[in-house]
Amino acid sequence: MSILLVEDDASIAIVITAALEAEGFGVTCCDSVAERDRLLAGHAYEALVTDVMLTDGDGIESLPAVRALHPDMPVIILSAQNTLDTAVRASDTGAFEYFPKPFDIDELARTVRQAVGSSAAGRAEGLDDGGNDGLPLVGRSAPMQAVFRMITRVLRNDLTVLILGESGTGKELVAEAIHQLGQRRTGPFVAVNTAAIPAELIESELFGHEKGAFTGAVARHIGKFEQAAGGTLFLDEIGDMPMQAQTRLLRALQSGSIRRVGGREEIAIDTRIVAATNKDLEPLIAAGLFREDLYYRLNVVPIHMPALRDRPDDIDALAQHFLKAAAAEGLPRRQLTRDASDLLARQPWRGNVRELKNFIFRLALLAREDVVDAAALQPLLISTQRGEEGERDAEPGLDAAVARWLARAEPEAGSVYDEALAAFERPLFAEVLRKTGGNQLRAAQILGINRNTLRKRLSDLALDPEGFGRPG
Ligand SMILES: Nc1ncnc2c1ncn2[C@@H]1O[C@H](COP(=O)(O)OP(=O)(O)OP(=O)(O)O)[C@@H](O)[C@H]1O
Repeated sequence: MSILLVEDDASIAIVITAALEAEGFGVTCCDSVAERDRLLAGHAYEALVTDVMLTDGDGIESLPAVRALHPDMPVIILSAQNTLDTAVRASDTGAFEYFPKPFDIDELARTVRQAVGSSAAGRAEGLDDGGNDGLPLVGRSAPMQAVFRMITRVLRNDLTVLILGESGTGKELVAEAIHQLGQRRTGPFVAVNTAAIPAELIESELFGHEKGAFTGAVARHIGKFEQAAGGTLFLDEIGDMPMQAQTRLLRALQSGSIRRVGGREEIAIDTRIVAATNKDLEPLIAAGLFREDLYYRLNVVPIHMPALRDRPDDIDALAQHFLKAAAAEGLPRRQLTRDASDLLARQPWRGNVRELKNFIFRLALLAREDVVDAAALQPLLISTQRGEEGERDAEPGLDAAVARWLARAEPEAGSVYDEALAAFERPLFAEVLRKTGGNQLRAAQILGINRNTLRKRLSDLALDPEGFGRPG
């Protein structure tokens, strides 16, 4: 069984050859596109393992010619240009697997064995034009490479994707990338924040209604499912969806069709579903706040977004990206010195990429010099951190917390009010429930609000009154 390895870095070639030989393969090695084509013209190999940047050309660009000659030969791509664009170009060639460098050599050997063992049928897909420059999903760290690989796996199918991760980690951006790069890219991308829609309106928002379906339904309304026909429906904050709406959504997904409120016609769903949540769904399921059956329906392909603090290697690239974006929006063009970048990489970024982005825009606006060093960065960071303390610390810090929420807000699609309200209500309700041992009636009396209002807010905030023990 022979493998053709195309790699112009001699030391990497030696390591890969040894690993593949240990797996029982014979390995022929070359270091250029021209040599590869000469070898392939005269011999059929079991698999091709190739680097992308070669001395005489791009190993991916010239793959269509190789595929034409050997359509069933698995191709495994190794790349040091770890961008989403490279991952997508690799997957567009129908490559069996894509390995960002540095990679685990044992995993590569295992993958080659699997590729050789697999039938050609699963890979016999057409070639695509590739070329998806300009996608703004920045990240070269290993955790982001894992995200890119997952994205490439869902581009040629309509499987339901569930994106999990803290707020601000880029879940919506990933959903957009899946849409833009996938087979439904010519259709619409419709995003719905399911938590922001009141329970009584959700059915009409998602599924639409007919004229006269209820008081106020003065005209037919086409819901999000239908608006997204031919494209992708992004259901954001799915963990905050009210129970009743969860049931309706599940029914639609199970039957593959919807009915407008007040309508008779069953309308087939023709949209890919991508859902996202920043909540840990399993405890919500355990607490009876999220339907387990809906979870399984949505969680066909999970994509886990890493928190920014778990990929500090990406912080500098993101900061550079946002400095450019700020300049493109007319703010002064700033530069960060090495020590300033290092300082940024050491921050906790609890609000993840969103917080970093807003911080960089603020820096572009407020910095005194075009070249920003650590000393100039420090005061701006301190004001951000004060904001965080404020949020933890109640009154004296309340102003700072408000300033921080506003600083983090998206200019056009902000959710400051909801975020601030939740941040305030959560500790308040938790404390009152602790004091009343979980008794909602007493808690509502102390708070001076209606018991049903309290129950609804607790459910929205995924706070389980049972968890606060017995009345004391
Ligand atoms: N990898 C990335 N590269 C470039 N920009 C990013 C990246 N990740 C996130 N962003 C930017 O950060 C901001 C927040 O991202 P996004 O809205 O996708 O996060 P989210 O996880 O959906 O947040 P939430 O859970 O609060 O809805 C957006 O402006 C987005 O463009």
